[in-house]
Amino acid sequence: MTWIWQQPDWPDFRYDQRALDDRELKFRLKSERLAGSFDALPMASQENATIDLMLSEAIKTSAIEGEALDRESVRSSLLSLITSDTLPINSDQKAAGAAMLLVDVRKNWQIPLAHDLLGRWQSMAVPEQRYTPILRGAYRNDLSPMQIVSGPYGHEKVHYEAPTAIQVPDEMAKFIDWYNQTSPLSGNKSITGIARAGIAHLWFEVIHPFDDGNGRVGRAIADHALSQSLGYPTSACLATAIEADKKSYYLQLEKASRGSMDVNRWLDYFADTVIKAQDIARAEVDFVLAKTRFYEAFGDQLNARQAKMVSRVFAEGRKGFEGGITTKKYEMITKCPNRTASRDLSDLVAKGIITPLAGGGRTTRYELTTFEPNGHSPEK
Ligand SMILES: Nc1ncnc2c1ncn2[C@@H]1O[C@H](COP(=O)(O)OP(=O)(O)OP(=O)(O)O)[C@@H](O)[C@H]1O
Repeated sequence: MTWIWQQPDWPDFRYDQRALDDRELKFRLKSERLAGSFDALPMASQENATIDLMLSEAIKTSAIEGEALDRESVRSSLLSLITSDTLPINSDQKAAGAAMLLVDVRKNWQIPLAHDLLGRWQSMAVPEQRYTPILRGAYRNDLSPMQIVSGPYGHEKVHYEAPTAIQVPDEMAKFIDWYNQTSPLSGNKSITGIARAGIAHLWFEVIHPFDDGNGRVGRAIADHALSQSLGYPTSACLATAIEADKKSYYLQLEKASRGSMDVNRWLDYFADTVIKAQDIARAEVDFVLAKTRFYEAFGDQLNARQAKMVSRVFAEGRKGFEGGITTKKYEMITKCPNRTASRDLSDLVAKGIITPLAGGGRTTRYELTTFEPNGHSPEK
């Protein structure tokens, strides 16, 4: 098997820019519209929307490799890092690390890549582990092959083998030079945003320079590159979009890392994923906008129990409350007797704050009355 880094023309990536032009333009336009919607939100909602987007990204970038993070711990770490540049006391290490990585990439989108910056990101992605000797903050130095394998012990399938640890420093120096030379901020070689981010992600994954955390750092590099191309931190939910179809991500990486220097197919997949990532961010911001409008219209008409139930429904995110709001759920959430629950719900219906769902069967189910964000029509 000849891996891509063993090709004679490595690392002269070849692709057809025209095939990406449409999506490069779409990405830029969608990003500008999204930034505009953000600016239209009140300050507190902007912060909320940013945290919601980053929360989803932190959870999903870890979920890609099956690692589950505690949602509330990540949220409190993000909030604390964004508002006071510190971590909450006794924060969960993995959650704090994931939050730190996202915040650091967002803050440092303008600075060039460097070995120590990547080392810092990797040690955020991979918290200290007592019983495994994983190198943190430095490139791997183990001389055994770095392979990506799947399957049970003794029947493993090798999907990929990266360059040896001895080659890593040179390979990384070349990669970082290219990345900084093609930066729209400081470089002298021009390349469009999606192409640069896609090649950077693939190139980094091919070198696989760290013992662990290569996927998360590689996705952070893609975010960094997209932000540099826009001239402001991207809100696109790249990890969320990748996680939604992990199989394709692994398949496309596998094809590219075994293939020639023609990376058209990889960039085609990557460009589609960036557009999806942008659409996910759009839906998330629209949700925050709807929530803001809801509270503006109804916030002062809710009693304490009703407010508790509404906030619980919004906490479910864009997908809403599975199966709608029922008297039973209301009783459970607000810990009130059945008669109070029925009275509160009737009051909410009368005020137009909740609406009965059609086809609910014997049990009446309700949903919150929310608003379409002003002036936003579905995007083409
Ligand atoms: N065939 C392949 N060729 C090159 N890179 C690959 C291939 N398959 C997967 N990868 C990359 O390797 C990453 C896994 O590497 P590693 O375990 O070091 O990263 P991680 O951050 O700990 O895990 P993950 O990001 O997947 O949660 C994947 O997330 C993906 O980015």
